[in-house]
Amino acid sequence: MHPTRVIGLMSGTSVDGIDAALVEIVGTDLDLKVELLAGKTYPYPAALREKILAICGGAPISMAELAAIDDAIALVFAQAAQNIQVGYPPATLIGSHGQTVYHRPPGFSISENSVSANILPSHQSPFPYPQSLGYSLQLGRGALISRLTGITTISNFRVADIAVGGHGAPLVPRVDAYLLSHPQEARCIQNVGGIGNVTYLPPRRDDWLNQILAWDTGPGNSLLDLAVQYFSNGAKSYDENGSWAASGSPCYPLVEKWLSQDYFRLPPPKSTGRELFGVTYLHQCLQECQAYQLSPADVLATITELTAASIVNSYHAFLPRMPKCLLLCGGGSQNLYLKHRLELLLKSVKVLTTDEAGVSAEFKEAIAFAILAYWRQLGLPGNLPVATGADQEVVLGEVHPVTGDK
Ligand SMILES: Nc1ncnc2c1ncn2[C@@H]1O[C@H](COP(=O)(O)OP(=O)(O)OP(=O)(O)O)[C@@H](O)[C@H]1O
Ligand SMILES: CC(=O)N[C@H]1[C@@H]2OC[C@@H](O2)[C@@H](O)[C@@H]1O[C@H](C)C(=O)O
Repeated sequence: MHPTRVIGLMSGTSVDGIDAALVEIVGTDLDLKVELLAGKTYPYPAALREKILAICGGAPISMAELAAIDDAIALVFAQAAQNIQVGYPPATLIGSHGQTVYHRPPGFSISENSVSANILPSHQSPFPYPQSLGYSLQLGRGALISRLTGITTISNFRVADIAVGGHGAPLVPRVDAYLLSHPQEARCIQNVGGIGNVTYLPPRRDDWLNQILAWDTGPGNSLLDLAVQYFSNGAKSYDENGSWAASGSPCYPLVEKWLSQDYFRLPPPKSTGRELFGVTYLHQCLQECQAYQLSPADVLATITELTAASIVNSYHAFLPRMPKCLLLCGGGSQNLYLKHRLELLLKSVKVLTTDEAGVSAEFKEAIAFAILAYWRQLGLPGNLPVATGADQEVVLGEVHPVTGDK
């Protein structure tokens, strides 16, 4: 069978840039094989990044601006797709996640919300359920990427899952299952991006697919990055290798207090974003740090401990048993201090990265969207209902075929 050459494009909640992966794929699920030919991160132009972060933080924008930003993101994604395949025969498919600018899990009450209450008709709703579907908005429209690159593009992966009652996230677990499950060993795949998310993979036997669990664990690097920017007056954007935090000490009473927050207690399926673990949350944390007179290094150590402890506590709370091995991925897998804290908290669990299991820790999410696009073309489902809370498995993604000239 000839491999299909696919480009996966992803920009996550860190908004650091576009991760692009050029891969060759064969097989379907259990026989799935993926080879990473090239992977690169293309930073956003500074002004565009600032604008995206402002929108994510709730800044008001006009519809005209929204359209312009949607297209600007599509343009830089298309450029990333062109650049990643230089020196290779052209890809035949692009899977583009786009840029999340807003995410609202399901369960939101339409009638009791202060924003919608004023604009709803005053008469009684004929519908029995006041709860809305989830809402997740990714910018960088696939139609423009397809037109600019001349390559069929799949985008808007989250909407089909949301339409059947799911959170639309996390979507990577099904890919994790087929790329990283082990015949004998239970594993956790922990992504530490802006937000953290875990996939628990039981040993690949019997009814293993039905025993997979997955959820967003809470903050990954989002709060840490914001705190580093705050303490360095914008000179640094993240805590390289975790060395700044490593020079401080966590304030455990604060970590305990923060861990008592509702999100950490909520059972899966659950998803979150910068709407919760963003600027407002950080300022609340910084205010509470004042009472303990913490140095910047202590604050960073305390926030890193929140990330590590929220991950480990969620395993104890929601997994049937602890895994043999934890495979880290995402930018936070390079934070040596965080890795060390996870090792201490997890005791007998081996902590490695997905690189050590043959899947690039840096580009796993971009690779995942290439695979989801490939599954879309084969008509195979991409979501795992246990991970997203959807009523059923569905084929994910909107197809934007190439039409006319480039
Ligand atoms: N050498 C490093 N040391 C410490 N942290 C790092 C290092 N390299 C990257 N990071 C962290 O990783 C972050 C980027 O991670 P990644 O690209 O996985 O996030 P993302 O894909 O935007 O997020 P998400 O998975 O939530 O969608 C950076 O913002 C930074 O905090
Ligand atoms: C709405 C959204 O973009 N969610 C991201 C975010 O970043 C990490 C975590 O929160 C995860 O749920 C998801 O991304 C990955 C790629 C996923 O869907 O599996």
